Amino acid sequence: MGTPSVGDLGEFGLIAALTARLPQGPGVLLGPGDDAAVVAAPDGRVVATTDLLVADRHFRRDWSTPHDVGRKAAAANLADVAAMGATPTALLVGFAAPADLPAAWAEEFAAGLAAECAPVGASVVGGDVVRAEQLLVAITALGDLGGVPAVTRDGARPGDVVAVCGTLGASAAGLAVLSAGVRGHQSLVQAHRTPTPPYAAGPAAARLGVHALIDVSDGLLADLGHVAERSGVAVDLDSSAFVPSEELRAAAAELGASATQWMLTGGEDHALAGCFAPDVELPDGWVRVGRVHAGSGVTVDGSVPTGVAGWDHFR
Ligand SMILES: Nc1ncnc2c1ncn2[C@@H]1O[C@H](COP(=O)(O)OP(=O)(O)O)[C@@H](O)[C@H]1O
Ligand SMILES: Cc1ncc(C[n+]2csc(CCOP(=O)(O)OP(=O)(O)O)c2C)c(N)n1
Ligand SMILES: [Mg+2]
Ligand SMILES: [Mg+2]
Ligand SMILES: [Mg+2]
Repeated sequence: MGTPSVGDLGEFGLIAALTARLPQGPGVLLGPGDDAAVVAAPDGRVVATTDLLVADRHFRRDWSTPHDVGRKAAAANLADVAAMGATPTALLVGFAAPADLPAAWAEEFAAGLAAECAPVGASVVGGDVVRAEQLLVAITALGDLGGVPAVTRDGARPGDVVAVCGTLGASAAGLAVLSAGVRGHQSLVQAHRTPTPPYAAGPAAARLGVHALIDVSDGLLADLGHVAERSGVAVDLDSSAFVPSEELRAAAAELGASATQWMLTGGEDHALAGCFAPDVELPDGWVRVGRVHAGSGVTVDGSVPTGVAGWDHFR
């Protein structure tokens, strides 16, 4: 017999293989193995969010290792918790796979989840495994607000400063590099495989009273569009704030693409975008990119951008 598949392990063997690799922190009162987990909710409120990742839509097995996919699946969910101003506490992991998937793939995926969760102190407290034609990961993340109000998308006010913390455009550039099949640009490719959201910046901004927060999953223009719509305001971005890195410019030049466009419309970096009162000193790591005005929609230097604002699964 060669290397075992998840079918060889069986459902409970697979669960055991996964849970052996998953983190259990001090906030977990009862972990995987019963009908549900019990997680402490120190301030009486629980933030909850879910995002799915589907093979060939969110990742490709020939482009990313299972460890990368585990990290990215965790990151996409942990970033939504941070975008509420909360600290992630626990993840629940739905895992659907064909029976001939190597068991090692599932185990390395679990190790990737653990690697992304450990630094933020989040535990994996349960999940589900089923057989399916296509690999699919469905994660639910829970978070603790630590006594601050949740930071919603609807709190932006005219006069606010719009700022971003984290990377913009690197994931889109890495995806373009992989799609074109060109060599090099490894830091961009790695940014696509394993985004690095600034998790701690969410709760830190919440403690400073940030008016609105969102993580950039679909593209900055698209995601700030949600903030503008929900807040009943207009957002105007300052093009001079979008200075591409040398590596972003090099990839754009090689591929005949626009580095600025990647920064404005590329998703999956999970940077945080926030709207701060004008008198607040921006915390370290935040870069001012624009202003909130009365009105509606998102503009750049006062003009409505052409083309798509970001990713849409059904467009
Ligand atoms: N199938 C669904 N049922 C209920 N709510 C949903 C569903 N899909 C998305 N939503 C909600 O719609 C909002 C926008 O979803 P989405 O764009 O996926 O958010 P995000 O980009 O932050 O992950 C979220 O509050 C999400 O919970
Ligand atoms: C193979 C492959 N093709 C395309 C993409 C690009 N892509 C897929 S989903 C997505 C947007 C973010 O995913 P979504 O499920 O919309 O997350 P959410 O906004 O709900 O957090 C992007 C840019 C990719 N990651 N992998
Ligand atoms: Mg989502
Ligand atoms: Mg989000
Ligand atoms: Mg999301």
